[in-house]
Amino acid sequence: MRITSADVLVASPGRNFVTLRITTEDGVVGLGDATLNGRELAVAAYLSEHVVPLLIGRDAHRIEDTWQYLYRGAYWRRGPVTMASIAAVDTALWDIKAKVAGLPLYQLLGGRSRTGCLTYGHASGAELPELFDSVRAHLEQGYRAIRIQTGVPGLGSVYGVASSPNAVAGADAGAGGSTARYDHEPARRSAVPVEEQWDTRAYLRHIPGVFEAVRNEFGPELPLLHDAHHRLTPIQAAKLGKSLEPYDLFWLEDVTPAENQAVLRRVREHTTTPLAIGEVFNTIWDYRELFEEQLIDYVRSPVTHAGGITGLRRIFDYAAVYQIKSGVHGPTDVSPVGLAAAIHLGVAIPNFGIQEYMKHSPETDEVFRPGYRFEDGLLVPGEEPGLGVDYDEVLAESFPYQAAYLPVNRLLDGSMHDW
Ligand SMILES: O=C(O)[C@@H](O)[C@H](O)[C@H](O)CO
Ligand SMILES: [Mg+2]
Repeated sequence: MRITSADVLVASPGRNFVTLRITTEDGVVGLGDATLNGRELAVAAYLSEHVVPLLIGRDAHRIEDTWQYLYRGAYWRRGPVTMASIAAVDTALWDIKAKVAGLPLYQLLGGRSRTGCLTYGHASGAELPELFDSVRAHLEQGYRAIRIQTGVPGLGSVYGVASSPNAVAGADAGAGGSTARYDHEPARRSAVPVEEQWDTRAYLRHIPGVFEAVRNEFGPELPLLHDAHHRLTPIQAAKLGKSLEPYDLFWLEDVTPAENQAVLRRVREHTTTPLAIGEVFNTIWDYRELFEEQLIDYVRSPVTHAGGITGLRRIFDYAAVYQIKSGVHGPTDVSPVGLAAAIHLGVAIPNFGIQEYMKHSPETDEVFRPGYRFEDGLLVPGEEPGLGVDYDEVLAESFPYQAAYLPVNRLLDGSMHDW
């Protein structure tokens, strides 16, 4: 079954997305997500200039061979642009294979291991009352696990806090213009990135009290998560993990900028708070030390950035050897195509942990028409053949790409810091 066309679709229904649509000679259409937040056009160019011409005429059923052809064949391996491109091709080919089989994709991945994927939502507030309201709103929507992010005294806009009185001037309307209703959307439509401020000592002093207050208000059972967003040194990370132990976190995410995987040993020596890492990783190789030395508990890579279903399933199998579970990245910069792929994979794999879920805007869902449902805190795949996502290209064209960037971070003395 030959591939006859592949189209790179860039649109901004609420925020920017890059979607690959592959069509076969008998008219079967598959979709893949290639969105790389703030660097979207680099992936679009990689796909349209260097990958699409290689796809025409290939057998759409040869998923593994195409993966190897694009990975080994590029010579320049790994990296987010390459791996998001391969992910889009791989996901679209799985979508096609499942449609040809007449089955929802999870059936080709081994069938259901569970009803649906347990999700966590993003509660946030600059101050405690606002944070508590946000937690309550998430509980009312059915979420059974919640990420907690708050402002830090003395700092302005801080990572993870939805539009607030402290928001940086001009940055209070999110990429979709709907941040207040749709959680924290850090990408901003602007010609240059917004600048945020950071002070690690102020953060480390503040955050344990926030978790103490949340536990006092909401009790011991609710699974709570927190994202430190790559900002700490190993010893600061160890200190944070230790100070949060009384509050029994489900996980603490991205404590250090994990390019240097060995530093996680230091964190692990000091704390039993579970660790999640990997949203900026792209291959199985990036996890080798972390898995073999059992330095983390959850894998954060999404289908979109880790070489597709083929790449991520292999990472999960490797993780399972060490009792490490999935914790797939799912903010709104993963499109409904990428999220659907994660849900199909998540209901099938044995070592599922949790799925991040930040609801897409209505404009996004109108363009992508996803078949999955959010029910009782779970994401449940649809039963239609394939991924169950149906891209409305005509509607998408009414939402042209708009430059948008993730923020950058500076310490109070003006030096650049990890965001
Ligand atoms: O855990 C998360 O969802 C965040 O770290 C986001 O991926 C990041 O803000 C980029 O959108
Ligand atoms: Mg994160």
